Amino acid sequence: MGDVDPAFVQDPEHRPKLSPIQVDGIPIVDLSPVTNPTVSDPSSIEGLVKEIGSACKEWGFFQVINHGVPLSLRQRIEKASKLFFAQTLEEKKKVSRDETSIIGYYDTELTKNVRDWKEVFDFLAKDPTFIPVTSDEHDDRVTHWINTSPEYPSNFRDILKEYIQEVEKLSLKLLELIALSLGLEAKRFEEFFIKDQTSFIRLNHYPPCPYPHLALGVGRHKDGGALTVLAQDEVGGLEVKRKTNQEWVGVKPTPDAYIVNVGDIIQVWSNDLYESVEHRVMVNSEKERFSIPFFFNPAHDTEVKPLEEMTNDQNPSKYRPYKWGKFLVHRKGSNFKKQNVDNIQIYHYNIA
Ligand SMILES: O=C(O)CCC(=O)C(=O)O
Ligand SMILES: [Fe+2]
Repeated sequence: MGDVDPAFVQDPEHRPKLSPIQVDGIPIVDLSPVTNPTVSDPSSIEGLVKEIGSACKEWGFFQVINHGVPLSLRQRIEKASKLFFAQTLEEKKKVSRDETSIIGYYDTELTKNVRDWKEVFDFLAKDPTFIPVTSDEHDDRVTHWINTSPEYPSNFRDILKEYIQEVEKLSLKLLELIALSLGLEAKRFEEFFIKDQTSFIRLNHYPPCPYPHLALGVGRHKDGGALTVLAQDEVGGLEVKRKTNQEWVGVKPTPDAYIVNVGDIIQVWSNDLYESVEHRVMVNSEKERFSIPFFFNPAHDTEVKPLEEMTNDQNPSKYRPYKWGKFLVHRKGSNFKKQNVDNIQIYHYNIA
């Protein structure tokens, strides 16, 4: 990525501290009660639901262990990701994303109009994935996105598909536990994902950066979807804005764990009971870092609004409904081109 380009330089107030506070505070939740039948009894599930509810309220982030995704599969996708990114730029650009076909390789993402120090490969859970043509709410046309077919490594697509299947299973389980923690039926959210979904997996590669005090791997942001399930490697760099004091804290890598965070859609569904928390990624002058988030997103025509069960006369709905697909198309467009206005955010739908 060469010399520092002003496009990568964060405004002074958003630059990272080089020795961030590392905390153990982000809860580690053991999913054995739902993944291992021998420890599954009603009281252990009840305890698990409580733990997840508190983590969602206090942090918006938690880590899970004994999650059911086979370690060997995770190792295979990590290896495939390294092989893919180790290719020449010319090879990687053969599966580039562009303004119309939004899925594939790219190294020019902007977060809040500042360029991220990373390269990325996106792959859809459903191929094709149906999506509105434009973010204009009066435009009813629907198109679809499809996956690219990288030639190398040779079994890349199969590994991606197999991995997505497992992490999607985990995401559905997590969503059930989150529903229970909100006092809802376990399957309350399923309808938004079953028919169609717009979920995708992202392989992130953060090369070593000579200016880690100026740039970020991913600038501060909130995830727009329902839930993110992230595998990070042993290097570390993910920082979360702690709700209690608004301080940036590092998420210490836990081997084989997944980091789960509540996205904007759960914030809206829960009428702000669970908040989508800001996070960012620091880069490192010596080590490269890899991570693999799975963005679990509903069907494009899902109307996102606070659930009836979560609102009443004392706690009226805080958001106007919006169509998820329109929101996603808007986001994708503004992450690609530099614009003078801020990216779309859920607060734009706040009821004053
Ligand atoms: O790489 C990471 O640890 C997190 C990446 C992230 O937040 C994102 O891609 O939305
Ligand atoms: Fe994120």
